Amino acid sequence: MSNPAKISLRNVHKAFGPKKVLQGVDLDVAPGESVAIIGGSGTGKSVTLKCVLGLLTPDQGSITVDGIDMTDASQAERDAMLAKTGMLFQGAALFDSLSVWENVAFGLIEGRGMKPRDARDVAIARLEDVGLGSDVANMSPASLSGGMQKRVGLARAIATEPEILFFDEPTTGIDPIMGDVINDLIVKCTRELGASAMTITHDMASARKIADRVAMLYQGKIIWDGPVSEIDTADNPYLQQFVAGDIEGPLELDLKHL
Ligand SMILES: Nc1ncnc2c1ncn2[C@@H]1O[C@H](COP(=O)(O)OP(=O)(O)OP(=O)(O)O)[C@@H](O)[C@H]1O
Repeated sequence: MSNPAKISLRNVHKAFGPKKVLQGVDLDVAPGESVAIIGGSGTGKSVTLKCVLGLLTPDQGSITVDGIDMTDASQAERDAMLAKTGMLFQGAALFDSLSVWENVAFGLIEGRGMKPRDARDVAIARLEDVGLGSDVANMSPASLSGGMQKRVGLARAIATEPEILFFDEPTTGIDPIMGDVINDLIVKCTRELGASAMTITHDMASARKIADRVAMLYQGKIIWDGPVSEIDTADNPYLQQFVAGDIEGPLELDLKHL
């Protein structure tokens, strides 16, 4: 391959006891590409992301980042991968014991050894990038609205100028208008960094906006993978049911396991 994938999953399997969640996931994210993994509740989107982040170990298969297999990487290789990674967590996951700017600057001070005064300036610039003024810098995250917390989480994710960004359900828990603001900011920040991005979401509006390419996870496999421009016309009944949000169709809802 002339342009090797930034992130590559090959035949990834993960089970919990008898429950086979991932059953041979294959997926590539090219350098500078934004890929959204879509799928219903309980299909294994979070498990996939956790495997890539090294929080779960796959039972089988490989996950390479910049050509290094993370499934048998050394701690130093894992740390190097995380150092070039930014992550926006589902609930923003800010530290309430730290101020907003300290949250944004955390990776710069703890990871990069930047002096707090310099890191504060960078944090305030990143807050501006996501539309927040310096007036919020000294506030506690707990005093901010959900949408503002997401934006602080995004400012933190981009603070170290990572090569790879992970977005975990970025629009969950906020209203659709703020969700759209977050989507626009994600696109802007990812493009400005030239980062590769992997987003897990069940929000099609978000996937349409954020992603260059969409991969649909169902019954442990990627059952469709293609450009976002093709999701409405692709000849795949599972994808079409999910995109339309129809109750009737080939997708089976296993309510016992959701
Ligand atoms: N640590 C674990 N132990 C046992 N089962 C788990 C564990 N983590 C996930 N699962 C199971 O794996 C399945 C997939 O879960 P996962 O959280 O990846 O789904 P998801 O696609 O992210 O769903 P949602 O959109 O609802 O967050 C679920 O049935 C879940 O209960």
